[in-house]
Amino acid sequence: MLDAPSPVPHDPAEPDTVPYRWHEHRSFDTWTWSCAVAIAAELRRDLSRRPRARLLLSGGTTPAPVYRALARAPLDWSRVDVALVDERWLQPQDPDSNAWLVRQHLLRDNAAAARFEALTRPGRSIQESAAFANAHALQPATAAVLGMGEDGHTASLFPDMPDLQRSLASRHAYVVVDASGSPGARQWSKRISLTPSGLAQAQSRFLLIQGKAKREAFQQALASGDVQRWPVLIGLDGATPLEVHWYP
Ligand SMILES: O=C1O[C@H](COP(=O)(O)O)[C@@H](O)[C@H](O)[C@H]1O
Repeated sequence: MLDAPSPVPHDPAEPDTVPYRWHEHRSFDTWTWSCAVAIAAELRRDLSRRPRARLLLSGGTTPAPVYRALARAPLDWSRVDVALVDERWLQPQDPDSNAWLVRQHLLRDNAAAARFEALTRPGRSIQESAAFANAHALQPATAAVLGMGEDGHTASLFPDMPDLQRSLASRHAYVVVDASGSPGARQWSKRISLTPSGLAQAQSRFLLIQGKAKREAFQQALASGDVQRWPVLIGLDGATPLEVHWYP
């Protein structure tokens, strides 16, 4: 058994004033399809009331199956702009980039019609890339899909990175970060990341996690409340609850 505090179970009747809702799935398949259906529902709702929807996606090892399931959703993908929550300072054709992951796993099937905005582009400096991202971010996101490392990082906001305080306080939606010294950033210390102020504009926020270690990390983050130690806590700030989807 896990120690308290336990994440609350999802109650559809509960008001939207809670900071997060915990969705616990029994299997990989139910996690995959539930996440895809929930994200598609947000896109569908937004497409019914404005000309274009905007989807912000994370990279990492976790979300690929959800992206493949989401790509099959029957939506008018030609009206969906897909962008990234964060990116390593790598060009989009690099297999270690988050852009590559999104192209491989989301921009296919029905979602091949979506418009994709990579965060990096040949010939553009990292500062210029962040400036372009900030210009695009003027259009509020329909949904932001977050991941979390076992160290509590989300997007490219890593605990103990020298730039963390500045990034957390930034009024820009995206910042250039130097995550040197943060083991979770591995060899990609130069990155572009969404900030809390960029994330808070998203109409809905999802956190996709799997495994006992990440569940425990999320519980520790909630118990601590220290965003410097647990940057994933930025997901709790917004007008709607963070939808946390977990499976063992
Ligand atoms: O470096 C990154 O890691 C996080 C978490 O990734 P995971 O492999 O633990 O699922 C990811 O959300 C972020 O987009 C990525 O740049």
